[in-house]
Amino acid sequence: MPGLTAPFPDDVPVHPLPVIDYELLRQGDRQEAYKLWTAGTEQGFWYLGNHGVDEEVNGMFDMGAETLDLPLEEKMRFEQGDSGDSFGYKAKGTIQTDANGTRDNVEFLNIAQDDAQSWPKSTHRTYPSTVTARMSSTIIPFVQKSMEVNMTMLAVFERQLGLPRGELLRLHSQEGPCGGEARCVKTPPNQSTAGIGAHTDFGTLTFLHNRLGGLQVLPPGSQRWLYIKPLPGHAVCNIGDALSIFSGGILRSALHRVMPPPGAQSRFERYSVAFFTRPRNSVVLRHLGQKSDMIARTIAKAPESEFDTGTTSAEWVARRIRKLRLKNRQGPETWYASLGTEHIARRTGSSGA
Ligand SMILES: O=C(O)CCC(=O)C(=O)O
Ligand SMILES: [Fe+2]
Repeated sequence: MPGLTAPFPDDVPVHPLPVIDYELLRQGDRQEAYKLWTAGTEQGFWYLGNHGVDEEVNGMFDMGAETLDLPLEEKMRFEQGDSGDSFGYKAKGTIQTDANGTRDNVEFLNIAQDDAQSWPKSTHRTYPSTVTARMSSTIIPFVQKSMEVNMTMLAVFERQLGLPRGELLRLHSQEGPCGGEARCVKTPPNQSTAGIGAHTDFGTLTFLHNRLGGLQVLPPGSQRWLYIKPLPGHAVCNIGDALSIFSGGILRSALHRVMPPPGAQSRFERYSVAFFTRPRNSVVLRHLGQKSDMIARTIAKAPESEFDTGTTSAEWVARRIRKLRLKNRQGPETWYASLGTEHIARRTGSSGA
């Protein structure tokens, strides 16, 4: 049951994140916008309160539990496979969590933003009956509200980066398919290894909902993994690789991972719910220095090509997933090939490391 829990212990190291008020952001509050900018440029992670998506998030936790509790044979009919597809079901033990090829222990379900938007027509794929039964009541409202939240935050970053109005938003317009998706993750109780290995998110912005601990962040420039304590009624938001690259590294895509929940919480099954905004598939991941002086000045100091991947958003996501799948592993180099901006996240610390 996803409802069962124990308190988050008070003797583990936690990362104190800034709390941003979504309603203030939406109203155009300049101070709140500046707080968000500081969070994005320093840590790449923050709490978001007053987002108004609580009811839909609760529905997603229930839908995730219903779906991930289906018999394995049923879920396997929707497995994402080894060719780099993201949407569908990801079975436990199919991806590596480190360079040694250690197996993961989480399963998750990814529902394409495009499939929710085009429902009842399918854009990318079909889903289990527990998903389709809740498409109209839960998933579509969750996806729509999450998109709105992420686009509101993106508009703040666009302005602060000195980009022309709409420049960043249009890379996420709905004129073509995109990799945006909703995710429900399930981790079994009593684990001792990483559920999801250290990674940076592939896309633009992540809107995440945790009830139990387990999420850990390696703050930029730090060597110490810290838990993020779930804050009731608040989402955890973070910047992904695509936005970090568009901004020439000004916005941070921080390394994070999912570990067993701390203390007494480790005895419980852990569920989490996320929404990932990703650029349109055809968008090339490259800095926007030609559109912003601030980005151009920053890029002038960075090694050439670091923020020009020569890769479309779709290729970027597919490569990383493909290289994570254990079936495709040919040694530690396959793990390294799965990485995105992790090397930049580690190097450009706010503490000067
Ligand atoms: O489950 C969580 O708290 C985080 C999951 C995550 O980092 C991801 O799915 O990318
Ligand atoms: Fe993540």
